[in-house]
Amino acid sequence: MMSEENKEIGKFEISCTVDDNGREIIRMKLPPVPEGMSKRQWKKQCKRVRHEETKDEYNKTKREKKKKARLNKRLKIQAIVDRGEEIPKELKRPKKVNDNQKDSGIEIIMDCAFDDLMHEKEIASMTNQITRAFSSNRRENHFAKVTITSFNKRLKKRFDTKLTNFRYQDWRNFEFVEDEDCITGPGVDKSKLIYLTADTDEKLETLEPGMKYIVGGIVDKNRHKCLCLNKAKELGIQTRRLPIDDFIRISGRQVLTTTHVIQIMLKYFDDKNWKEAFQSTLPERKLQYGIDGEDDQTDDVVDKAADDIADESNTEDNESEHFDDALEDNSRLEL
Ligand SMILES: C[S@@+](CC[C@H](N)C(=O)[O-])C[C@H]1O[C@@H](n2cnc3c(N)ncnc32)[C@H](O)[C@@H]1O
Repeated sequence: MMSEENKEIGKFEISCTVDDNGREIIRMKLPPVPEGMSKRQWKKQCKRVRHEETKDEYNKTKREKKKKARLNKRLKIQAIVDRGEEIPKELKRPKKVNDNQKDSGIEIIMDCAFDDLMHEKEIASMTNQITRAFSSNRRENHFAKVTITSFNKRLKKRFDTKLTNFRYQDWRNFEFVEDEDCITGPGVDKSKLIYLTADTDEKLETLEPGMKYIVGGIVDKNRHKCLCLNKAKELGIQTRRLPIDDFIRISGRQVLTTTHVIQIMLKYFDDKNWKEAFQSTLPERKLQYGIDGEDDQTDDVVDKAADDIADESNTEDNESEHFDDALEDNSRLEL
């Protein structure tokens, strides 16, 4: 049985169909295409406007759903414990600390010199990405030494004022520095530096221990194209892009989030297998869009991923999860 309702959201008439599995299928009836614009451009513009109009409500619903799911899970676990039964594996949270971690031998530099180019929400998203990178660097089978450079503006302020309990200064294998001497300082061996950017034609074949890989610490929803490529060129640093299209299908621009790039690099060391690293790190929807070959959706998918991260940075639960990690790490260090 399908149920259908039509409603006006902003300027667009939306038809919302619920299928037999309870999934909502939303279709937007477009106003007539303005002269001089292609249908595709108009569709994109309408989607963007609608996204702006509905995103607060969408994020609120998503947060509520997540909260409800978490509560249900907690109740389910409590009931199992009360019955004296063993908690099934799928209900247990993955272990936060990996005691068998090995040193990957690479260094990762997160270049945070782009603070001024981000909106306030993107700063929140970027701090969240830093905490995620920290979590991954503790959980994966391999870790890297990570340096956060140019940590001297709003990102730092957010950690120093809103996220004081994270005690980022004590994070293991993480160093936060205000300058960028390890990139531009005198005596830096530039042959050991590789700036990662989706905007170069040069492909990264492998990750080599002893090398330092620079990742742009920015959330910009593709506003600042070639930003890192140009910085690397000015500094005379070689650039490489991840070999995404050799292993998986994502069409259009292949710009990933900073965290995903770091997670992929850490995963790569499991079996030195890029395909496995991409598939286990990237969200399903990103991979599926690529397989379907829906070129014009790629930017939306990237935007969506960034939005998800930004949204998550606003949820207390998400921050508290990484806060737990930070605390746990500090207690292990007996600080
Ligand atoms: C959200 S992107 C930032 C995009 C930014 N406009 C730029 O100029 O790089 C975050 C960072 O992740 C890294 N990155 C993203 N996708 C990549 C890819 N396909 N290959 C290599 N590095 C990538 C780059 O270091 C990039 O700066």
